[in-house]
Amino acid sequence: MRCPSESTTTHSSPPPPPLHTLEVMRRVGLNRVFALVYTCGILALLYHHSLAFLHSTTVLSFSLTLSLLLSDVVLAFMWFTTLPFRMRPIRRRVFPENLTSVIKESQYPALDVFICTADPYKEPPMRVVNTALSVMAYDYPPEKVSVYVSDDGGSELTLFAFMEAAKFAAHWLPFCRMNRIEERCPDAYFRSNQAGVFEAERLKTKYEIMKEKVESVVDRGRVGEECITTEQEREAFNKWTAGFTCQDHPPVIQVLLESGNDKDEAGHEMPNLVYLSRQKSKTLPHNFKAGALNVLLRVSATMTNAPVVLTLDCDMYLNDSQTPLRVLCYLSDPFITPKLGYVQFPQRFHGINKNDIYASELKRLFQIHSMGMDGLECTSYVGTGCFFRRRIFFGGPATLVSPEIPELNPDYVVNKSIKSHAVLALAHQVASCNYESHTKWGSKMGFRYGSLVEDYYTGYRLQCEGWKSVLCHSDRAAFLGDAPINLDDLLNQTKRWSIGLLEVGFSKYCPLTFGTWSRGPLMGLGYAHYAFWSIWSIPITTYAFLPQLALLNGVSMFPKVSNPWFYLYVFLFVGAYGQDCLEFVLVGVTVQRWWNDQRMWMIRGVSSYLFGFIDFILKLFGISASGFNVTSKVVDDEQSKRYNQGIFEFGVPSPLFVPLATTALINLVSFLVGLIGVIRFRNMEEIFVQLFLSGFVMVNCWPIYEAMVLRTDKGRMLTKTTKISILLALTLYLSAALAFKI
Ligand SMILES: O=c1ccn([C@@H]2O[C@H](COP(=O)(O)OP(=O)(O)O[C@H]3O[C@H](CO)[C@@H](O)[C@H](O)[C@H]3O)[C@@H](O)[C@H]2O)c(=O)[nH]1
Ligand SMILES: [Mn+2]
Repeated sequence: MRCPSESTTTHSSPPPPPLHTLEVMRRVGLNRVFALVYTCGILALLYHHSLAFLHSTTVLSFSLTLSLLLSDVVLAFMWFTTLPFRMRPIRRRVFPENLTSVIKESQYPALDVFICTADPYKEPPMRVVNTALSVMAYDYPPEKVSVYVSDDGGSELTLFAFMEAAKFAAHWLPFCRMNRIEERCPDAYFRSNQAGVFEAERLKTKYEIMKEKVESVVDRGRVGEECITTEQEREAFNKWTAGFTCQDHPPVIQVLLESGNDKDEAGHEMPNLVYLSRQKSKTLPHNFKAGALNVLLRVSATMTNAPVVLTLDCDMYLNDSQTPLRVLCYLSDPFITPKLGYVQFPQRFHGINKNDIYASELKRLFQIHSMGMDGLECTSYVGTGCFFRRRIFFGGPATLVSPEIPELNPDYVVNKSIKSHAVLALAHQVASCNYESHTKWGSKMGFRYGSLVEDYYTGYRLQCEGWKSVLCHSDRAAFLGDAPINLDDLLNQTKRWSIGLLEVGFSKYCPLTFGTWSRGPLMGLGYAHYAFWSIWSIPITTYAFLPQLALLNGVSMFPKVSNPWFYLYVFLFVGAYGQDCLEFVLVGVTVQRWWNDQRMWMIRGVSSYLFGFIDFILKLFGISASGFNVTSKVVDDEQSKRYNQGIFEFGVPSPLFVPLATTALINLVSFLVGLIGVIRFRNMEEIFVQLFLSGFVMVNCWPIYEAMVLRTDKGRMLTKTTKISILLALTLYLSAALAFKI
């Protein structure tokens, strides 16, 4: 039996054409040597701190060294947890053109696609519709595809949009097929150049009419009588009775297209399309997206029970119509390990500005680190663009955990129409909000509950059960999604992730212990890197304030330039930054984008990570209860214009901006005071490191100074935020002045 990591070309003779290959990155050897050298550097630094700590004579020097020691221990820990990403990074290739040698089209497995949406105002229904239409138009036998849309917003507006989409699909699908359109998302297609394509104009008009209709219904906030054309539609909308709210309503399941029954305008079969809004009750927890996905798993089991399942966020439209064939290269490889549980495509985004000022591409997370984890066969699930074997949700590879009713078993064969009374009755039953009580859903079955990052957590738990995974990286992005284009949204998203990750880190499933025990230390460390992502805030916040406050009080904290320990600092700094930059450049990212990424790392450090960390602790004590705050996908024209010009957006009152502005102020003042000191007393040697740190942070803070003083547009920092920050900076300065005098 061959593992997914082994190249198919090594197989017995005569070798069949390969379905997939992999190549270990050439830098592995260098990475390992560097890791060894860098570890020695870190140990030396910790030794240096320990000596200073033992020899500290005053309360001040004691607390300063303790802070540095703590920060550097955290930095060392975070560095150490990146080792798994660097030990065996790999790059894979697939050859869908060779599929015919192992599988006929009629044998392709059926595919259930899950699309989640949660709020028609933050996630415009037209966006969700575009995602659904793009996957319905896959290069895959349409009768094998079923698209299920889960609407946690329980909105008739979304249902209306999908009724319109079902009608439009009858034209769109044959149009894509006949013209071999590569861009299967209508919105993206009509924004691009369609010159010379037969009937493109006719389709565009149809699309525009649908769009206008849906958008006007969304603007009005309700589906008017004039929009309802059939009795069937009326019956569906009648479910929105007076007491129907998004937090309290019965399940709504509407079959909009049934394969076998509904044909497109060329007479071909269409995929199934099902709208689903699970039952909600204010008194029962609904477990956010994980809860929605589990209902999708069950409802789809009662209707089609496809052996392969794809999860998609509502904004992640299909960009490469061959994607499912690429997945088949793994899933239908007769030699692949039966433990292969999922094939993940990296998250990629459209509409990112030239230099990616907010580092929204998250290259490190979605590509660099994922390639490393892929080498260990345990790349994580990132919530969207992931194809699972349905079996994976029912226990480890060797132990099937049976669901409560046989119809939910992964190998159960459905042989009734999805519109039949029996199927619909069962579907409604499994979509009810108390269905899960006293079952294993969320703990041993399905997507796992207990973390706001259900994707990371579920992937990790599946890995611990023994499942393996593959990262499928293609040049043309498989899916493209929206990245937040406003700083507040982005920081709030990172904050939500930080909380969710800590929930895993501090649970009994902590990757350092449980993960290491189940799948070995490397996987444990790799997952721990993310579980403890937000403790970056400890060193980042310390280094953003402490040396600067010390400098303002004339206290030197680091070795002089002439001291040999100084060179250790230089090595550690240049080594870490240099390696990071090199890794970005090697995956084709420009240095400018890397620079912006490290800036965002600092920004997140003093805002999202810090706030997430604090929120998590408050949550532990039951003081706060943060939920899944959906990221807005609505684009404001003015904001989008500023974003495209590469200008930061600070124009909303957000507590997350206060520490940013405070950091900017303290560093500016300390740099100036330090510089004056150097000019007047020529004591550069002693304070060089502190001066350098202030200057470095200052350069990174440039957009913040601009937003505070130089800009006049609506995205500038609110005066209130600036005032609060000045007050906070003054308080910090005065308390430090007092502390340094003790
Ligand atoms: O109660 C909820 C909350 C969210 N969603 C859906 O979850 C998806 C992701 O939400 P979004 O606000 O876009 O969050 P992001 O932070 O951008 O998403 C990333 O992080 C999430 C975990 O925090 C993962 O679920 C996502 O797949 C991953 O792309 C969207 O389609 C939502 O409609 C639900 O279905 N129900
Ligand atoms: Mn998103």
